[in-house]
Amino acid sequence: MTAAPMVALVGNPNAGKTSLFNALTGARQKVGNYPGVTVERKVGAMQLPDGSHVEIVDLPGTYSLSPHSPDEQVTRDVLMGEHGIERAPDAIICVVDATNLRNHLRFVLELARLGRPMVVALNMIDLADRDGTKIDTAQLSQRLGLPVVPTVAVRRRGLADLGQEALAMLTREAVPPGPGADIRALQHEALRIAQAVTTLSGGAGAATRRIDNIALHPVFGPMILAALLFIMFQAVFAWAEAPMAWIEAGIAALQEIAAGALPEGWFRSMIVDGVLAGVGGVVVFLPQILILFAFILVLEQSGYMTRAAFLMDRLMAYVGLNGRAFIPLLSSFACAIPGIMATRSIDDPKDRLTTILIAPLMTCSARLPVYAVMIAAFIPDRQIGFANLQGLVLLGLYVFGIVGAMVAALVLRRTVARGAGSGFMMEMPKYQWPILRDLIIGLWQRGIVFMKRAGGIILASTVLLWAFASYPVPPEGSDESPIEYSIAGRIGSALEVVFSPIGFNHEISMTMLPTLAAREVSVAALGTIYSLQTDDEDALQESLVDRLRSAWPLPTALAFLVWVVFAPQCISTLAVVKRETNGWKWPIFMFTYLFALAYVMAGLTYWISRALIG
Ligand SMILES: Nc1nc2c(ncn2[C@@H]2O[C@H](COP(=O)(O)OP(=O)(O)OP(=O)(O)O)[C@@H](O)[C@H]2O)c(=O)[nH]1
Ligand SMILES: [Mg+2]
Repeated sequence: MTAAPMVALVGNPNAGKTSLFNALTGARQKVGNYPGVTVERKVGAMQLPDGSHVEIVDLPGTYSLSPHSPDEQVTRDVLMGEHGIERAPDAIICVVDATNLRNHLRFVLELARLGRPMVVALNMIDLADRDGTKIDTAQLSQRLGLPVVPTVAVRRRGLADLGQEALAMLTREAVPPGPGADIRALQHEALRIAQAVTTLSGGAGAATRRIDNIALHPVFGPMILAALLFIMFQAVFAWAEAPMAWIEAGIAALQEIAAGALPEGWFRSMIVDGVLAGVGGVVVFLPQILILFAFILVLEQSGYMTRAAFLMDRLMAYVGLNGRAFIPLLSSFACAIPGIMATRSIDDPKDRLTTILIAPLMTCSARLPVYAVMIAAFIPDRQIGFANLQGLVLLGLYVFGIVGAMVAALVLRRTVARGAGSGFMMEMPKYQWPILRDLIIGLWQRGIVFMKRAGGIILASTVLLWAFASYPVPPEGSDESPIEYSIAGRIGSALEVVFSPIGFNHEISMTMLPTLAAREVSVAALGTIYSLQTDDEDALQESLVDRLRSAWPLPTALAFLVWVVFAPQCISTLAVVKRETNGWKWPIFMFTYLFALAYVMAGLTYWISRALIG
C-alpha cells in the first residue's frame, strides 16, 4: 500500500488555515481570532471528490519562508521536506485572507517559486463582501498562474471546489523551483496584483477602524478593558450560583443514598468519603469554569484579545517582556501547559524563557475551585456599591498572580534571562461576531477536559489519599485518632514541620503531596480528609465550606489562598517545561523559585494578618 498523498495548508497567521482544516477533515483543532494560535503541525484525512483520501497537514502561520520563531520553523521544515519524520507535501493549499490581500499575496508569490503544485484558497470572502471589497478571482488566478478558489471556511463554503482543485493538483507535475526572489520585489509585485484585482466600494476595514478608535483610545481603552475584566469575574460568582446549588444538592443526595444503601465498611467509606466528598467537591465548580471560558472564548473570537495585548504592551515592555508574550500568558489562564507551548511563537530565546518561567503564575482554571471554596468559606457574600465582594476578591487573586508574574519577569530579565526587550509586533485582526457553533464546541471541549480530569487524575489521587488516610487502622484501645495514625497522617505530620511556620495545619500538610498531581486535588483532598474525620451522619451533610469555616482561623485561610497563587504545582507543567527547554535545569529552577516565593508570601500573609486580627 502506498501512503496517501500529502497536502499542506500554509499561509500567513490568522488566515483561517485551521478553520479550513477543521472543515475539510471534521477535526476540532483550536481556532482563534489572533495570530499564532497553531504552533504545531496537525494531520488529518480528507476525502477527495473521486473518493480517494489525502493526508492534510495544518501548519502554524508564517509570514515568509525565512523563519523567525520556532513555530515558523516547523512550517518551513515541513514544506521543504526537512521535518525529519516526513516527506515533502505533494501539493500545497495556500490560504489567504481576502481582506488583506496585499500582505498575504507576498507569501503566495514566495511559495509559488518552490514549483510545487499549489492552489490558493481565497478565504474570508464573506468579510471582504462585508467591507464592500470585490475581488476578480479569474484575474487573480491568471496573474498568479495558480488556481484560486474563494472559500468561507467557517461556513463551509467553497470546500467542494477546493477538493476538485486539490484532486487536479495531485496529478500535476512539480516544476523545478524558480530563482529565489528578493522580498522587496515580491512585496511590490504583491501590491500590484492586489491593486489590479480588487475594487473597493466601502472603506476596507472601516468598522474595525471605528471600533479601534475607542478600544485602543489611551484613556477609554484601559477603562473598557478593566470594565470587561470586572464583569467577567462578577459573572463567575453571580451566574454560577444556581447551577452550583443543583450540583451540590445532587451530590449530597448521592452521598445519602450511598450511605444508606451500602453496608458499613471500607467500600462505603471509599465511595462516600473518597469519591463523593472528594471528586464531588471539585465537580461543583464546572459552572464557574464554563462561565469564565465563555468570556475568554468570546474575547478571543471577536478579535478583542489582541487589542488587550496591545493595551498591556506598555506594562509588558516595562518589565522587559515582548508583547507577543501576552497570548501565551493569556492561554495560561486556561492551563499553563498550552500557554507554555504557545511561547513557540516568540522568536527571542530569552524572551521566550522568561515567558515560560512566569506562565504558571497566571491563574489556571484548576485553581478556580480552590479559590472558590476558600472565598465561599471566608469572604462574606456582601455588596459593595455595584460589586459583590466575593467577585472582587476573586479578581484580586487573579491580579495578584499577574502582578507577581510581572515582578518575577522584571527580576528574571535582569538576572537569569538577561537581554534587551523587543517591540510589539502583532497584526491586529478584524473584529468579528463570535461564531456560536465554535463557542459551543469550545465550551464543550473545556467541559470535557474538566470532567475527564475529575474522573481521571483527581479521582485517582483522591482514592489514593483516602486509602493512605484510612490505613493502617490504629490498634484497639489506642487514643490516637485513625487519621493521625494513618500513613497520610504521618506524612502530614512530617510536612507540618515545614509548613506550620506559615500557619498551615495538619490537614493542609496532608494535601501537599497529592496536590502535585493537579491543583483541584487540594479541594478534593480536604473534602475527603474532613469527611473521614467525622463519623456522625449529620456532619456528613455539612459542606466542605462550612467545615473549613469552623475549623480554620482566618489567617490560615488567607495564607493558604496566597500559597495557591504562587505555589509550584502540578507535575505536568514541570514536565512540559522540561520538554520545551530541553532539560531539567529550568523546571528545577522554576520549582525552586516558585516554592520560595509562595512560602515567603504565604508566611507574610499569615503573620501580618495574625498581627492585625490578633
Ligand atoms: N468570517 C470568516 N471568518 C473566518 C473564516 N475563516 C476563518 N475565520 C475566522 O478567522 C479566525 C482565524 O482562524 P484560524 O483558523 O484560527 O486561523 P489560522 O490561519 O489557523 O491562524 P494561526 O494558527 O494563528 O496561523 C477565527 O476567528 C475564525 O473563526 C472565514 O472564511 N470567514
Ligand atoms: Mg491555525
